[in-house]
Amino acid sequence: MGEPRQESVPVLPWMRQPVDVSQCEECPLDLLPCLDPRLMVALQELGFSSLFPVQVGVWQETIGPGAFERDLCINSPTGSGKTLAYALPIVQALSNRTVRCLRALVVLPTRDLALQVKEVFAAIAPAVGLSVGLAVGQSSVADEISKLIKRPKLEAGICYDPDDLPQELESSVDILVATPGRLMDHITSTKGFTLEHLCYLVVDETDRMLREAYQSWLPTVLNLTRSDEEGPIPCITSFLPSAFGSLKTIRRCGVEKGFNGKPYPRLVKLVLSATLTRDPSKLAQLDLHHPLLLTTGKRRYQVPERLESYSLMCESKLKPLYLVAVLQSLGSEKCIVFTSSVESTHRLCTLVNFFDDLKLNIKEYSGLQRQSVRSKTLKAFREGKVQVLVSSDAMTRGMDVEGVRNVVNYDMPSYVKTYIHRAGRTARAGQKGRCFTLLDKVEVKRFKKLLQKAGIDSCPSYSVPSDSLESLRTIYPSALEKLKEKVESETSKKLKLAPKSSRRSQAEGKKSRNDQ
Ligand SMILES: Nc1ncnc2c1ncn2[C@@H]1O[C@H](COP(=O)(O)OP(=O)(O)OP(=O)(O)O)[C@@H](O)[C@H]1O
Repeated sequence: MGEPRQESVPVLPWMRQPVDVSQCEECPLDLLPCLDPRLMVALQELGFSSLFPVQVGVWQETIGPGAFERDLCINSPTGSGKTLAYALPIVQALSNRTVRCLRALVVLPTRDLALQVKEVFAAIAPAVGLSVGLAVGQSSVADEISKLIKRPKLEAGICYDPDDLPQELESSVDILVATPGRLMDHITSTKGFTLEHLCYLVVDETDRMLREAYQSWLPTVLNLTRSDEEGPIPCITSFLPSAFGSLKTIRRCGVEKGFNGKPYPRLVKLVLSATLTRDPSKLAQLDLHHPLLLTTGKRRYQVPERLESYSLMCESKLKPLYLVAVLQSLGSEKCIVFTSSVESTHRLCTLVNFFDDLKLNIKEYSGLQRQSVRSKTLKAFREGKVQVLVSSDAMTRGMDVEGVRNVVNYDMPSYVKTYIHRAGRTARAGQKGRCFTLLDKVEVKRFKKLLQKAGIDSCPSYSVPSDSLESLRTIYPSALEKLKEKVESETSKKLKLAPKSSRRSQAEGKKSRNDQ
C-alpha cells in the first residue's frame, strides 16, 4: 500500500492563508451561538460538555451569517474530533427541513469507518427529527433499499404502471453514510434513489478517497448534483455510464419544497483528513467552490499533543521476541500492532499467539479477512474482550476505539502519513497515548527524517527487561516451528480448495520463487 512521495508541488493560493483552528478555544455547549437546544441535550447525553477547537472553527464557518457559502477543507490531527465537526453543523442546518429527502451524503473508504460515523450522526440527528441511513453492503441490497426508500402505500385492487412508480418513491433518510461501492450500486440500480436534493457532500479521509478511484464514484456524484445551469464538468462526463441519462437525477434549478420557497441551495462540500493532500491535480477532482482551508497550527503535519513516541532498537530476526516483550510490559492496556502487509499481519499474529505465557487475547485485523470476521474482531476489541489487534494499514484509518493506549509499529512505516495515521489510533480526544517503533539499525536514519517531517522532536528509546527477553528466547524456536507447521497446513488447504488450473500456477509460482 504505497503513499505518494512528498514532492515539492506548488501550494495552491487558497491553501496559503488557512484559518488556524488552534486559535479557537474549546467552547462550552451553552455558549455556542445558534445551537439548537435539542442538539445540546443530545450532545450532553453523549457526555460532551463543550466543543473541541476544530469543531468550534467549523461551526463558525458554517452556522450564522455566510453559512456554508464556501466549500471547506479541514486538515486537523487524528482524534481531534473531525467527525462531529461536520456532523453537528449539517444536522443543525437541516433541522428545520419539512420534507424528507436525501440532503447530506458522507462517503468513507471502509465499512467499519462508515458504521462509526453513522453512529455519530445517529446519536444527534433523531433529536431534530432527521433520519440517518447506511449504504455499506452490511446487509443484502434489498434490505438496504427497504431502509433507504419509502414505498408508497398502494391501494389494493388498483393496477399501477410500474413506470409511474419511481416518481412516487421517497427517501426514508435525510442523511446517508456510504462506502463508494454500495453508493454506486444504489445510484445505478435503486429505483427512487436520487441525489437531486443533495445539499452537503462530505468526503472523509480525503487523501485516501482521492488516491483510490472506487469506480469513479466522485465524478459520478459531482455530475449528478450539478444544477442544469452549471452543466456537466467537461473532464468528467466521460466517466458517466450512458444509463445515467435515463435517471434524470441532475439537480434542477428552481424552488425547492421544504426550504420556504428559497431557491435550491448549491451543493456544499466538506473534505477532511489528518494529512490533507496539497496536490493540485488531486484536489481538482473535488471541483471545490471558493474553498477555505482550516488547519491546526503552522506545521503541515501534526500529531496529537499528548502522544509520546518511542523507538526500540532490535535485530530484524529477533523482532517477534521484542514485540512479545513490549506487549508483556504493557499489560492488558489495549494496543494495536501495525505490520507492513496483510501477509505479515497474518504470520505475526499466528506467531505471537504461540507464546503461551502472553495472557492476552490477540487477534488479526486485515483486508485479507472477510468483512464479517473483521467486524466481529473490532466489536470484541471495542468491548475489551480482545486486547491486541495485529493490523495492516488499510483498515485502521480513522478507527476510533476507546481505551487504546498504545500503538506498536512492528514494521517501520515508510511514509510520514502512515506514521501519523497509525500513531493516531491512540492519544485521541486529548487523552495520553504512546507509539513504539521497532527499528533495525539500518532504519534509524530514515526514521529520524520521518519524525522530523511529523514534527516530533523527542523520541526516547524504550527498553524491555533483559530477563523477559532471555526467557522468551527459550520458547522462540518452538513457536517458530509451530508457525511453520501452521503455514504449511494452511497452504495445502488452500491448494486443495483452489481449482486445478490455479493450483498448477500456484505450484509453478512457488517453484520459480524458490529458484530465485
Ligand atoms: N466535543 C467533544 N467532547 C468530548 N469528546 C469528543 C468531542 N468530540 C469528539 N469527541 C471524541 O473524540 C474522539 C475522536 O473523534 P473523531 O473520531 O471524530 O476524530 P478524528 O479527528 O476524525 O480522527 P481521525 O483523523 O483519526 O479520523 C471520539 O471518541 C469522539 O467521541
